[in-house]
Amino acid sequence: MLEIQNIVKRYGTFTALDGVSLQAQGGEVFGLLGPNGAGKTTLLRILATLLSPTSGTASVAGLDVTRDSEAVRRIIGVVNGGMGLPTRLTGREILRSFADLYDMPRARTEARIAELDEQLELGRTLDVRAGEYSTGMRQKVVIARAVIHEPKVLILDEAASGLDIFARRTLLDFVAATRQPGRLTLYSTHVMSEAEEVCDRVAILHEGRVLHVGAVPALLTQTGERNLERAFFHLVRQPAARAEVHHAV
Ligand SMILES: Nc1ncnc2c1ncn2[C@@H]1O[C@H](COP(=O)(O)OP(=O)(O)OP(=O)(O)O)[C@@H](O)[C@H]1O
Repeated sequence: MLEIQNIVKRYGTFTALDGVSLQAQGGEVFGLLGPNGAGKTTLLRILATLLSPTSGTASVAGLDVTRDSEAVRRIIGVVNGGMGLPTRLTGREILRSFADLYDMPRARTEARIAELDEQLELGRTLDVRAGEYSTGMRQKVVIARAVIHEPKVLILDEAASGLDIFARRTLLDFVAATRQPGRLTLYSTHVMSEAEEVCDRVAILHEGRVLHVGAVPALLTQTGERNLERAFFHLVRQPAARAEVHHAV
């Protein structure tokens, strides 16, 4: 479902991604973990066709993100930090206009809005204009908009940031429910407890390199640590860990 090979991204002379290779399958929630500046957003923007790699290749469901970018955009859903909403439209109008972009039949759109209302607890958010939203309301509509067309690959970049505990809980439950055959969710965060809860496998990114890829329990066993945050520090502080990528399954 996702195949990333030796991606390098340079901003001028600065190397943000330094040879990243990863694979992920349908049916999993795959976590991308790392501190600020690790390169998570850069990698996800490349996968979302918003940024070109300096070198290397990436494909989503067999479609190359550079060559087939238009087709890739139709099968992915993206949530990232700076996403605005048209302030004069209600949530329902925003979702309908996005569904129109994907040529969804109106009946399907309405059914999908009803499903998302239930899953994301949209409630009155649907009928209030976006200009009046709280942070939590805005983020829920941004997420609903990203999945209105049932994307094969959902890319969530720090999607829980700024949410209160209620909205965060709704989001994490929603992410867990995206685990479906033939679908992949990429979940980037620097909050290890979120990843520990929702991700099947995680890649730990540090200074533009993949330090580790594996299932969360295997990572804990391998490092002898009791939670993902401690395992993360264990790996990042180990000089030998920088030399090669470790796989734990
Ligand atoms: N447009 C740009 N020009 C120059 N440097 C950039 C640009 N975008 C990102 N960088 C640098 O690339 C590195 C990786 O940034 P990126 O945003 O991908 O990291 P991140 O892991 O998503 O971190 P954060 O959690 O802070 O968003 C950082 O050092 C950042 O300063």
